[in-house]
Amino acid sequence: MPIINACLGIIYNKLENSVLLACRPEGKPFAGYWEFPGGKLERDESAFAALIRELNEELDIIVAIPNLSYLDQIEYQYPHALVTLDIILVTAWQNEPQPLEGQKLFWYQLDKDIELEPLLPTTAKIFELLANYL
Ligand SMILES: Nc1nc2c([nH]c(=O)n2[C@@H]2O[C@H](COP(=O)(O)OP(=O)(O)OP(=O)(O)O)[C@@H](O)[C@H]2O)c(=O)[nH]1
Repeated sequence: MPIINACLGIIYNKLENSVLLACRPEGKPFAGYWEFPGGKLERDESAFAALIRELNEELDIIVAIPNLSYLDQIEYQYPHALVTLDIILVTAWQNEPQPLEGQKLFWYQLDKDIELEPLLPTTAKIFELLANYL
């Protein structure tokens, strides 16, 4: 069973108490599902380096290491692979996030009970985990 190492960013707007979610675009597996922005680690790439690269490629934002905090790692068994996900909190960034890959973006307010569906299975799991950190 292949193992995929990926990272994702919890892009947190403290004033609004919201986090940025992206909807996976057409053509990708799980198209239409809401996820946290991020992607796969390249060979020999650290989780922070991968996240900085992915956020720039997907959202046109620039993040610096002092504004990143490593929160946790979760594993999820998909039918095709075991995915490990490094979860990284992003507390500051430059530029307004842009949907560079045609994905929909949504600032999800943590204290409002908005139904956003469908979620990747890991997104629901990560929301539970965030209650410990935010
Ligand atoms: N970005 C992101 N990926 C997630 C989340 N949850 C989750 O299981 N994944 C998985 O982590 C992996 C990262 O996927 P990706 O397709 O976004 O990565 P990528 O941009 O490198 O994909 P690409 O190979 O199509 O360019 C996928 O297997 C994806 O299903 C999440 O919340 N955000």
